[in-house]
Amino acid sequence: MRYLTAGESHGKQLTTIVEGVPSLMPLTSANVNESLLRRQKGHGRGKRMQIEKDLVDIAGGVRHGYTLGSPIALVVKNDDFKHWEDIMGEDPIDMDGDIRRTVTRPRPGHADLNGAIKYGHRDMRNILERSSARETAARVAAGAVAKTLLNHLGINIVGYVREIAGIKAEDQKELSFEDKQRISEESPVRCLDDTNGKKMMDAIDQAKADGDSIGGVCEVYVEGLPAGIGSYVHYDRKLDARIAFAVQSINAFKGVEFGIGFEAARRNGSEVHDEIGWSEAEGYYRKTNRLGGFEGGMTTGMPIVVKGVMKPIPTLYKPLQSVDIETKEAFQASIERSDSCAVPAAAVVMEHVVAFEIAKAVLEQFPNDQFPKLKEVFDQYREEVRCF
Ligand SMILES: Cc1cc2nc3c(=O)[nH]c(=O)nc-3n(C[C@H](O)[C@H](O)[C@H](O)COP(=O)(O)O)c2cc1C
Ligand SMILES: C=C(O[C@@H]1CC(C(=O)O)=C[C@@H](OP(=O)(O)O)[C@H]1O)C(=O)O
Repeated sequence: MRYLTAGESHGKQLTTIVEGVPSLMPLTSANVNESLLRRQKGHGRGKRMQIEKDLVDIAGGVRHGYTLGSPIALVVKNDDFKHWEDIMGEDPIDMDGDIRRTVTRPRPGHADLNGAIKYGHRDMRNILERSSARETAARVAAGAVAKTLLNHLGINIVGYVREIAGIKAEDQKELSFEDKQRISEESPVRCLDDTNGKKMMDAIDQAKADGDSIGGVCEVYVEGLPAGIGSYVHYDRKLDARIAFAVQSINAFKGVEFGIGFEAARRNGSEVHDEIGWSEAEGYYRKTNRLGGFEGGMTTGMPIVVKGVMKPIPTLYKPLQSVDIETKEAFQASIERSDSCAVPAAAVVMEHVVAFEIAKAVLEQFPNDQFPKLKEVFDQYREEVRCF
């Protein structure tokens, strides 16, 4: 299973093609829309999210609520396009006969300058349109297909927020999967505890008032996977590595941790490795889950717990020093419409890119053209693991 996305932030639409999804899997636009709408919610986003109402048009690969086995085409329109039609159109001359204003002032922290150098564009709009995280709507659409597949196999996945601007959510060990899911849907900052959630909202409001931006840490939790998904035999078959790649590829993500992550560097082995137990009902299990569900690039059967760190948004109302690429003069970055914190939205993006990698690994391990047969084989494997 693989996917490609196309589309610019203020262009007509985002297009995603997901290839390799087996036939006869129940899939409707509601499965995708639920994910898209969740991504749009979250405290700290700018005016753009009030303009967009992301809804998918499934333009291929699905009929009568079931996948056909052919590529699935997912289209999400940009409602903001109507305000940008002129700027995003083919004609470089505007209605007054002037050459359109170009973007020549790169923002520190965004892709503007490096992208312009690499692709030889003097108008950095050509860079920012595609480097914008608007593209994450397309990735969420693809991930929603993957998540639907996982859900049908009894695998559940949810993303939420662990930390914003140094304010950490307390560990809520007693929370069930359903609780985490509810919080991820309802909390404006997707924080697992209300007290710190409130503090996070205040921090976001403060950053916005200061013309600044803040980052944080998202976590994705996956339960219901049997041991042995992924592989140790070759570097690019290690599922934890593939998840890390997918998370790191989200706009503004700067690092990835599984389980206790970097804390492992500071502990003895006896306080890191998860002891093995066995029971008649469950088969093998781990007494702890400090390694976040992975050993040797394969699942252990414990929940996958993966964190990703997001840097603060680069576009600031509070100006940072930069250089105009035409005049070479220093300037203080001009004011642009922007989010002040997108960590709650990014938790949903992370959930979906992780879902895609897991679904892809499942399909590699249990290849099948027809979903019901895949499910049969997968359930059989689950039973073999339990009885091993
Ligand atoms: C959901 C989401 C929303 C974002 N919103 C903005 C934004 O409004 N303004 C901005 O400058 N960057 C925003 N970003 C971050 C930039 O897209 C990102 O920093 C940029 O593409 C450069 O890539 P890099 O930070 O990975 O190096 C957002 C990221 C995500 C995941
Ligand atoms: C459009 C989305 O996010 C955008 C990501 C983004 C950026 O530079 O990454 C900049 C902003 O866009 P605009 O310049 O139009 O205000 C965000 O709103 C979205 O998430 O759907």
